[in-house]
Amino acid sequence: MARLIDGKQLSAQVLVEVATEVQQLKAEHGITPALAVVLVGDDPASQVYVRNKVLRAEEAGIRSIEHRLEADTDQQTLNAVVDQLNKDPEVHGILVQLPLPKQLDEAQIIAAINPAKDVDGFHPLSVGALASGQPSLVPCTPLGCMIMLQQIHNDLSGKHAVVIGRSNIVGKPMAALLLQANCTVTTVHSHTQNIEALCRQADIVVAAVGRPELVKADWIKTGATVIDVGINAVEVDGRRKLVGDVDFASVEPVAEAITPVPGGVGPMTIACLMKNTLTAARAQLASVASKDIESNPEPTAAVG
Ligand SMILES: Nc1nc2c(c(=O)[nH]1)N[C@@H](CN(C=O)c1ccc(C(=O)N[C@@H](CCC(=O)O)C(=O)O)cc1)CN2
Repeated sequence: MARLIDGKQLSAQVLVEVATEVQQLKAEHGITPALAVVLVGDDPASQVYVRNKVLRAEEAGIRSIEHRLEADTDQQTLNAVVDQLNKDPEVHGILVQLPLPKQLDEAQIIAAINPAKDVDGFHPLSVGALASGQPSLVPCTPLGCMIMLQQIHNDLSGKHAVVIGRSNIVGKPMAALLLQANCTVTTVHSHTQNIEALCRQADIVVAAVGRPELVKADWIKTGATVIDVGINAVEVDGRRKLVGDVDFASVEPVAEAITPVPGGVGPMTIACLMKNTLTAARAQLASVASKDIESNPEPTAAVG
């Protein structure tokens, strides 16, 4: 039987660590990290995710600010909200919940977020920093997947990882993080031939394609680690059920370790958002401190 990588339990651990460090930041610097969440429209799944983000922020001692906008909001109005949050020194993290209603330009709004506050790690500067190995805010889902992989592998060097899917939110940053961890990375997508054969070579499979139970047992090498990012609602016997991109029942006996859906990568995404908000708050504090030193240097002691 495969080892189950329990995202509920692991995310609770991450949140406790974040909460402890948030308390330290408050005690030492009088700063409460603050996260602004912008939700446009009434997509039911997005409403659940945003509610959970606000709840987890509360648990971690992070102040949350919610902006809920009508589904017919125009680009200018959304830009104005982001602009105001960019300028507010008491807001450390900004996220615009995706997907946005179709009249809005997602890429434009992501690029409008101050990169220092880009806790989703989607801004082009954050993407470039990750790709070139510079310190950056890393997208929450891939960051969560890396923490899960570290539960199983002390060292990922030399492992062959296959990432199924090439989205900006998961597939591309996941491949970049695995490469940074010295994996040999193959990204497969809708134009790739022989996906099954490529997956069968993998020590690590990350499925992030949004196709219910696509990955079957005969795609998986015995002893591989399988990370399932998919969250797909399907109907079974007239009842709604959530399944991943991996056919859990058939893959679980073949894999060495596997994440469940629900209760796997999803909760890690939200815990990593809190981690990123703390990271952003710290970086902003350090940047203010270094500007203070530049504008008001200590007098140099007289020599001789
Ligand atoms: N601005 C962003 N938008 C979106 C992101 C993101 O990281 N930033 N990711 C997804 C949605 N998402 C977070 O926003 C997210 C999805 C799922 C879960 C989760 O915990 N899922 C549960 C099941 C929940 C359910 O019952 O429906 C699980 O897997 O156990 C958390 C966050 C797209 N948009």
